[in-house]
Amino acid sequence: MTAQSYDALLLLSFGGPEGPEDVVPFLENVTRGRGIPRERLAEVGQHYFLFGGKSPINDQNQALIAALETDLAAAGIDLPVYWGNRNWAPYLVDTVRQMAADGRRRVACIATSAYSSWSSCRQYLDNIEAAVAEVPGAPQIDKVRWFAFHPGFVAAVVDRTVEAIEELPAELRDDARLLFVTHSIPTAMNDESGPDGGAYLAQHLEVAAVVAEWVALATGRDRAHELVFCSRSGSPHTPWLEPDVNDRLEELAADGVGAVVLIPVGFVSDHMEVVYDLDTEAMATAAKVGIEARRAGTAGVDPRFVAALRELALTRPIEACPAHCCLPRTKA
Ligand SMILES: CC1=C(CCC(=O)O)c2cc3nc(cc4[nH]c(cc5[nH]c(cc1n2)c(C)c5CCC(=O)O)c(CCC(=O)O)c4C)C(CCC(=O)O)=C3C
Ligand SMILES: [Fe+2]
Repeated sequence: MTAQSYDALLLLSFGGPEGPEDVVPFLENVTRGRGIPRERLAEVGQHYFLFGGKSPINDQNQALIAALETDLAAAGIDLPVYWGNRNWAPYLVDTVRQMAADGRRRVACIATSAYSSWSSCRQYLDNIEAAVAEVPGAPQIDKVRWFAFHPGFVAAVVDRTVEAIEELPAELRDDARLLFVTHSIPTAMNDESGPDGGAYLAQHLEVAAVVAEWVALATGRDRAHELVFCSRSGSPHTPWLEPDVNDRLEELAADGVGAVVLIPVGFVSDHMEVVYDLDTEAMATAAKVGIEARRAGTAGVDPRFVAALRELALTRPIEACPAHCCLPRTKA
């Protein structure tokens, strides 16, 4: 697959509300048919209202598109970049309609999600399939598969982590615990992720180990690291991946850990989960239990990450996920 085979790029993302009146309809879009309890929705709505009803995700996607355009121009590649979302405007189906009207025939698609699982990969493939089926003359859309192992992503996370360590008081830096954080998902969804199951967790553990090793090389100091989770949803009776970041901070304080760096390795930019669940809630927990905490940045528009996305989009969509990847399996 060469760059010439594609006539457009598509950034496919989650979408988020732009103002207070958008919050409830957005949450309805996200949770339709997902059986999320009312109380959980009211709680998540409050997170958005705390930030004026506006999610940070849309501005971040526009910044990423601008960065991709700069990167493409620098690489001498002349391709338009489109944007579509799963849950809010611009909706994917409208973008597909626009691409068809513009005569696009073959589109390379980057989703803003780096790992396997139904939520982070297969659901986007389903969204593409549904949108293409709805639009006469829709282009073929090839989605880049999960990409968390790409060195451009890893390098950005390493640098953001080193920067966060340097923000800690000097006497606490050497023994700071590295807490890699990602979105919790139901354990059943993890069991079904990837071609053989368990890929969501396995990919995160691998990225965390590699980043911790590069950070040790960069700082001349080995630090203990672990993976924790945020943003648990669903019914309290359904098992989700644990431990929760807040519970773990309490345990670490009891064990005498004085400093942590929170590394939101599951998110490619500072989504609501990062600015609320980590910067607001987990930071308050850390303060309460007497732990010095700093939050590492996300890959965002780091030029190495942007170049990685361009490279993946133009050379890799051909390595599609296997047909059964991230789909619910027949239970034994
Ligand atoms: C793995 C994963 C990612 C990472 C991969 C990726 O990025 O795609 C992710 C991203 C995001 N999730 C987001 C927001 C929400 N997710 C929800 C609900 C859920 N997420 C789940 C999983 C994930 N979600 C799951 C299993 C549910 C339960 C419902 C279901 O089974 O499908 C709900 C409903 C309320 C609640 O239940 O919390 C909201 C509002 C936003 C936008 C943030 C912003 O505005 O900045 C983003 C980027
Ligand atoms: Fe989510």
